[in-house]
Amino acid sequence: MSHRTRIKICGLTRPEDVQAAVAAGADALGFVFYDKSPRHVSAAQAKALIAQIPPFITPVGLFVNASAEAVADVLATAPISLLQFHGDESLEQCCETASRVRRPFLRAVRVRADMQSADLVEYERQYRSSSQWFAGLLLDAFVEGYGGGGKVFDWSLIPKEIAPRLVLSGGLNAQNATEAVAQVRPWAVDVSSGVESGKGIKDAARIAAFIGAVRAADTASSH
Ligand SMILES: O=C(O)c1ccccc1NCC(=O)[C@H](O)[C@H](O)COP(=O)(O)O
Repeated sequence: MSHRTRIKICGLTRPEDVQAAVAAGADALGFVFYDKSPRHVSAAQAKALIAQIPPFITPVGLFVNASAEAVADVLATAPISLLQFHGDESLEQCCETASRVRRPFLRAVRVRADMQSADLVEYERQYRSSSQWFAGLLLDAFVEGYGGGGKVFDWSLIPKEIAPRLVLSGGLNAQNATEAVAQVRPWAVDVSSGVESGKGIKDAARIAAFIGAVRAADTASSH
């Protein structure tokens, strides 16, 4: 049975970019509620952008070290379906916030050079056993500014046993996506910089090319 790698396009700030991502076949769209990011949107801006999203495409809210109250405030305005914690949040903070707002969450892991495969297996086990709201790990490169850095990390670190449940992120683009999917076989991939013409400005052709590259890997693996 062939696997369709899910695709998240992150850091959307403009209506035309939401439309381009939806038209190209994205499965999830990420909205950054971290005010130091050049891709930051307010809850009201996200609400207007999300209003354009048809059913069965997941709006993801991205937070960095936000309090549970701040997350609840955003969700009181913007209809976010899935949380993504991308800062230094503890396991307890992630679980408490997700439980309070009653939303599933992705735990972003910024992969450091000294990290071992076994660390990722244990990390996933801890989160999965701690909360019914845990939806999975998103593996990203360790960059200044927490994320959106356009940097890849060493994919060979990713344990095969958890790859089918992971979101692979960090420096992906149309040129490396086919290789990334073929090597890692993740549940999903996530991209921000690699489909932009400028910070927060998505490029429709790059989005389509990225999704085409992921689909090429899916097709190759089904033969
Ligand atoms: O996108 C940002 O600006 C950002 C800022 C702070 C924390 C996380 C951020 N993005 C999170 C994402 O999920 C990005 O898609 C992920 O870091 C990959 O980014 P890129 O390497 O640019 O594809």
